[in-house]
Amino acid sequence: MQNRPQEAAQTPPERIVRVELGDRSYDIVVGANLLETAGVRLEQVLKRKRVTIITDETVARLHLETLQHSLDQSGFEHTAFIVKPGEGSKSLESYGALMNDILATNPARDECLIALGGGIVGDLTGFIAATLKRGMNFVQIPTTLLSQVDSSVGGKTGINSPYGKNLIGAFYQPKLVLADISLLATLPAREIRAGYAEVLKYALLGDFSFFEWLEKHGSAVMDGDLEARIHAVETSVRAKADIVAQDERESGVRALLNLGHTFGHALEAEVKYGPELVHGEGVALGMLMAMELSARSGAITTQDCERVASHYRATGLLTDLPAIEGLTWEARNLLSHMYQDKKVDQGNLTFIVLQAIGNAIRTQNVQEQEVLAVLDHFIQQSGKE
Ligand SMILES: NC(=O)c1ccc[n+]([C@@H]2O[C@H](COP(=O)([O-])OP(=O)(O)OC[C@H]3O[C@@H](n4cnc5c(N)ncnc54)[C@H](O)[C@@H]3O)[C@@H](O)[C@H]2O)c1
Ligand SMILES: O=C(O)C(=O)C[C@@H](O)[C@H](O)[C@H](O)COP(=O)(O)O
Ligand SMILES: [Zn+2]
Repeated sequence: MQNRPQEAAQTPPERIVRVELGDRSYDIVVGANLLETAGVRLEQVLKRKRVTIITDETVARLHLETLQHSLDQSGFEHTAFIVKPGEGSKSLESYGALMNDILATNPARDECLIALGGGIVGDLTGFIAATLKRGMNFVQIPTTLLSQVDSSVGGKTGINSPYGKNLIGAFYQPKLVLADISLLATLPAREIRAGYAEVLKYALLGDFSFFEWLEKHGSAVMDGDLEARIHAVETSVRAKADIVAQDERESGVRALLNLGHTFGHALEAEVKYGPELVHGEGVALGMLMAMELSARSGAITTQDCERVASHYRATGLLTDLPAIEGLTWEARNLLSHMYQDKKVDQGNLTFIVLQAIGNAIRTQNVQEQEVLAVLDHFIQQSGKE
């Protein structure tokens, strides 16, 4: 990017990670206090100075004004639409309502939608951008750790269906991602932990030295150390950008980013995408389950499992299924959700399993009985609390 604004003395230098996708390549900017200068950054990548912001109520209350002020300073005309927080907004209903609300403002095709929020706002806005007028420009300003390290990058956009998670969607890349680490200062600890699960995912699936770094610095990431957070976000998005550049549409290596998700999405479905278990928590538990599955086949050692579980305890990630009023966890119910997953191939479930910490592979060669045994193990272990 050119004309990068001057950085304040105390502000760590920003990092730029490029997602290389030919004429759809784009930058991910990782740094502090980026929202204040969003206007000048957007000017570099957009032709028109009219934008539509989509955000949720919580983020609007905390950060919308800063973005609007920055857009005003750069002479942008802007409109904002605010959805309710939570997976309920990743639905056909809010998608349909927002499409019409935005169309009522008569946007030109080459105007831009801005997703200001977590993964829910990002996935929804991206899907609107992919389909409104057959494709409008879109910029991601992720405001959660999870969305900064994962959902804002790589172009998976979409909404949920009663049949399952992310079943309606499109691959559609943003023009720019602004990952402003300073915005994480207002994020509740529970959401930091949820996002950390996806950070840890990159280490487990492909980067043992990053896992060692997290063992040393994970608590600093949790506790709000700016340099540690920038390093964790930068390392994560570099890993994701590299994978997406090789396999944008998930015909190969990109499937590894689903580590923990076959289990995790089933857990989310079982709580009906309610707030009792958010995506990152499902992924945290799902990765432990995937490790247990890997250990049962002898692919990894129980020492590896214990090393990772000990890192979970050190950083406060979920290790047990939460007790939820009115819900009894049943392995068979979870298994039946898994068969709705879009990665089911000719009736076979797909899992990402580990061969070592930092080395994952995709497999469909898993017996249903093994999956049920892993689920039962976690259900029993959690019931002992
Ligand atoms: N597209 C992808 O590649 C991809 C990758 C991973 C996850 N996802 C999706 O992302 C979603 C989860 O995203 P998420 O974890 O960001 O959840 P989220 O969008 O629900 O945000 C979490 C909560 O934090 C609040 N919040 C957001 N930013 C805040 C801030 N700076 N300060 C205070 N509160 C803030 C939100 O209002 C919300 O209540 C799931 O739907 C998941 O399926 C998509
Ligand atoms: O970007 C990807 O590819 C991922 O798989 C990232 C995941 O963290 C994310 O949750 C994704 O939405 C899950 O994939 P899906 O195809 O099952 O929706
Ligand atoms: Zn995920």
